[in-house]
Amino acid sequence: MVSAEGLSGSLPTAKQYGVTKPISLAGPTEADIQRSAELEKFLVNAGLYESKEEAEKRQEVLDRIRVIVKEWVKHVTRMRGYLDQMVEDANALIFTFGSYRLGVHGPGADIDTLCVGPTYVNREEDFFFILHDILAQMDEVTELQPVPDAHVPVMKFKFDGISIDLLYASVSQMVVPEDLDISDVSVLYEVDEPTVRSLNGCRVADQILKLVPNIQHFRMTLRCLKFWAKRRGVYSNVTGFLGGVNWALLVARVCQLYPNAVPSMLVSRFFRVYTQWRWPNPVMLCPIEEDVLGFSVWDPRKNPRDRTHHMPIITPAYPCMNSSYNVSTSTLRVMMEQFQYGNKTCEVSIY
Ligand SMILES: Nc1ncnc2c1ncn2[C@@H]1O[C@H](COP(=O)(O)OP(=O)(O)OP(=O)(O)O)[C@@H](O)[C@H]1O
Ligand SMILES: [Mg+2]
Repeated sequence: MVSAEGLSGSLPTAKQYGVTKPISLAGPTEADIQRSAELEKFLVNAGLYESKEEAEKRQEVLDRIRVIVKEWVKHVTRMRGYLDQMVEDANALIFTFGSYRLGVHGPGADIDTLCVGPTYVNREEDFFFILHDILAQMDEVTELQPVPDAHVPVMKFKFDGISIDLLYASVSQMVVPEDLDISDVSVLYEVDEPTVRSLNGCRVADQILKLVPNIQHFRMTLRCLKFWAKRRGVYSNVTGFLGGVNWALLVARVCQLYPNAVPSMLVSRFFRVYTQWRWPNPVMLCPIEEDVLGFSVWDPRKNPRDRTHHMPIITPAYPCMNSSYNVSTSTLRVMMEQFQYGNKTCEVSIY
């Protein structure tokens, strides 16, 4: 079993995380620590953690894909007639995002990946034709499915049986440095909207991990809430409920409000906070950064459409967006009922 999220004995923290002061700085009692250990056991027994072998396999697959995209970019560089030195320097990087990056994926989950390449390697032909054809010829690659017209263009495939969603972003640099920081807003200079959207998943995941007080506690709480949401029928991106990133943001905010709490406490605080939340007040992990590069940022004062959102859950990386624009009055009502049900269940089990 891959080491499940343990309960680190971190010191109480007084730093402010997020846009308000914490609700409580209380740390766990002995009983809370005990309950968290039981919760972890429960999640392990429910089969939510992948095996060590599967984790290693994912690493190997990612390493293979790293090599493939580097060779692809070199190939395109040569084709474009650049000098040998340029071919040698030519580079592409692979980043992960989604549940794998956050460290909350289960066995069999897909890996959401982003390939970042230089300015002269484009998505339309180089990614969706040349790289596509390279992948199509590989024995390890099956179920290859390009989706170039999606809101976020993606190439879907299985590599050695592991599902991969591969996005592509061409940044405005001739050579992609090995240590490129995609959290820095400068990666968004002179790129188009689909590229911003492609970079967004990784930028959001990076920010979430930076903005929570304790990553291990965040992970275990999120695993638990995702499991709960699936059981209660409110886990879905497409049907107007919430998907992985939305649940991650909701849990992250609760972690900020209770920076010293352990997962068993965070689960019950989650239900308490969202039972009382006055939607459409937005859930945010950090202040919304003003528009610096001309991309549309969520702002109900300026954009009439943003005023129609029922359950705004704002992504923490520029350009900040509402990740849950799909929620309707009826799906919100169903989720509120479920939060109340969760809240009652926690209250009964504690007292
Ligand atoms: N509505 C959205 N708004 C912003 N980003 C989104 C949205 N939907 C998906 N994404 C991005 O795509 C990533 C992958 O989405 P996906 O649906 O695979 O969720 P996930 O977090 O990986 O959870 P899981 O795969 O376990 O259901 C998200 O983490 C997020 O970065
Ligand atoms: Mg995913």
